[in-house]
Amino acid sequence: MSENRQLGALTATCHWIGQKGWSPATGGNMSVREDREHCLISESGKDKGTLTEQDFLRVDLASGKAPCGRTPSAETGLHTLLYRLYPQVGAVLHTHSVNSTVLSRVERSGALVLEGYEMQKSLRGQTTHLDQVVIPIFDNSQDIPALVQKIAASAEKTPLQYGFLLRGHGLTCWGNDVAEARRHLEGLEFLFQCELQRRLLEAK
Ligand SMILES: CSC[C@@H](O)[C@@H](O)C(=O)COP(=O)(O)O
Ligand SMILES: [Zn+2]
Repeated sequence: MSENRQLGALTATCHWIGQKGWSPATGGNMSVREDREHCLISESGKDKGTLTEQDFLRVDLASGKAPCGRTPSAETGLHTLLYRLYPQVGAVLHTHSVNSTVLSRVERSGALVLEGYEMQKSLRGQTTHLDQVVIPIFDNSQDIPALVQKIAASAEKTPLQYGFLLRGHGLTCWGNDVAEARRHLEGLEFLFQCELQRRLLEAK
């Protein structure tokens, strides 16, 4: 495997995600950009909380294939789409927290709108709780190429920012490097928990 300065940070982030309980069983997948044409992504079917640097496979962004012959994440297509669409994206984290799984089902529309929270400022470029942060929700599918097409079509109309939810599945978020992707993940998870609790309490 070629050297990638971000890979150590990504592996540590995977362990942190595991400790948070956001990648139960073999759920979740994580990647880091290597260059304009390649990323390093977690091997399919592993426990993401105990990954080592050897568990990341070099994948071609155009084909989604790993030349080494091992099997990259089943959701590689979602990562490669983000790296292809946005040259500034340096790391992508996909997690299966309880809050993202439940909230993406409770919210029946095509987006979760976050508003009124100071922690919105954990997201790049956000400066006030008064703005709206819109996180798109796409219906889950086992057909990843079809899902990729759907997300790409939506991104053409409205560029993606920070992350998106897959309904009943989880969150995919990103940043310009591993540290920013991790901050976005932590910020969004905090906001999801607040939003779920607010909805529960206000429903009474
Ligand atoms: C618990 S299986 C979940 C998978 O289907 C998938 O959603 C997932 O996040 C992990 O798939 P993987 O192929 O290991 O990257
Ligand atoms: Zn998943």
